[in-house]
Amino acid sequence: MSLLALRNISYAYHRHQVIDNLSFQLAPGTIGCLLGPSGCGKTTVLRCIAGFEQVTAGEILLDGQVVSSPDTHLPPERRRIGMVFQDYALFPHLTVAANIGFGLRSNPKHERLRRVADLLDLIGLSGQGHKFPHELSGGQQQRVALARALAPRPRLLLMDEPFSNLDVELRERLALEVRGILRAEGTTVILVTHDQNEAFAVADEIGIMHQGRIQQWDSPYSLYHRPCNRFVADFVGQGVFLPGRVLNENRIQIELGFLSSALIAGGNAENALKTRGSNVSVLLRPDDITHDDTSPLKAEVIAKAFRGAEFLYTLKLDSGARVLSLVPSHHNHAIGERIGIRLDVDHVVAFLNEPPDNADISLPALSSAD
Ligand SMILES: Nc1ncnc2c1ncn2[C@@H]1O[C@H](COP(=O)(O)OP(=O)(O)OP(=O)(O)O)[C@@H](O)[C@H]1O
Repeated sequence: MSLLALRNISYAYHRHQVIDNLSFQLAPGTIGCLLGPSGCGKTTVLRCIAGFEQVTAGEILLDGQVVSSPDTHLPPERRRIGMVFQDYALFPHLTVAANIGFGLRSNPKHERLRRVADLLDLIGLSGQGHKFPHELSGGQQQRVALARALAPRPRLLLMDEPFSNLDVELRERLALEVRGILRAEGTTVILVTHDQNEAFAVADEIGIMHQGRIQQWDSPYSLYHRPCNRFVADFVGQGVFLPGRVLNENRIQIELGFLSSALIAGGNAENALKTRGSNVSVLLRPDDITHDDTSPLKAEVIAKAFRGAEFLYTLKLDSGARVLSLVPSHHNHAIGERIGIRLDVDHVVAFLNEPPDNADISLPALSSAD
């Protein structure tokens, strides 16, 4: 049975519909994430789960019990849900140990002390329980906030943008550490973020949200490699769409040549992929295009971003269409240079040909030999 289930919930602030018929469920011990652009309703979903808002339609179940529906509302303090926010919200006048033990005040002292010591150990702050929050770094404070939320063993932990006050480098490291801590505790979690690196580092399952709806609930790998629609394809990872024409169920022609890898239908493209001659949009990721000095296929470098180990090149094809390519950074080419490229595609995701957002490319007419 799922620990948390949201069934067709909706929510409106006054008349402004913010959550629209949204559903997902989470198995015990799973780290789930709501990922989406600012204003898509992520925090509102958390507030409904926590019990700060009552859904206007649908229901929320915890351990099989309805905790929220238009006619049921279990108050937040009776839901056994823990929370971690971006601003740590530690008590400044209490020591680290007292902060962590705050939710355990009614427990016997020896139990409380043991749990606090175990959590200090888990967050890598053993022996530092006597310090005050201002004596800790931002990352350490956030780990203390996490330990404080975990101390009473909540059945569900909600984390709202927990790393957004930290600098980028620390954010990635802490995200991985937090995943380790949550795993060690076996906690079921919903994380909310608009940062996909954070989502990928922490979550087992991610729901991509847009305009109050979940577009796709899936593993990070599937979201990247098998996006269900163009919004998800655009939002997760980088990539471009190139016009393509279907030759048969295993072959698509694009400006760069023929793609004969596994074809995956994005959105409603299934029929189009079965119909010879239909026009589609093919998703190409930066890792689908490799640099090869010996390739006869050339493209012009029009932008480059240094990533340390790699350059992310933006390349202009002869038609004017742009593609992205990740290239090891010892291949340092200048803007304006024409470099050799090769397709290195393991599978192809194709969508129905909505208004093409790359250059208008006319592909050569099909011949019976294609
Ligand atoms: N108390 C409120 N009263 C009225 N409208 C609100 C209120 N809180 C949020 N909204 C609106 O609801 C929508 C969703 O807000 P929400 O905070 O859930 O989005 P979010 O995805 O968490 O955004 P962000 O990533 O920027 O925090 C937004 O259009 C916002 O303006």
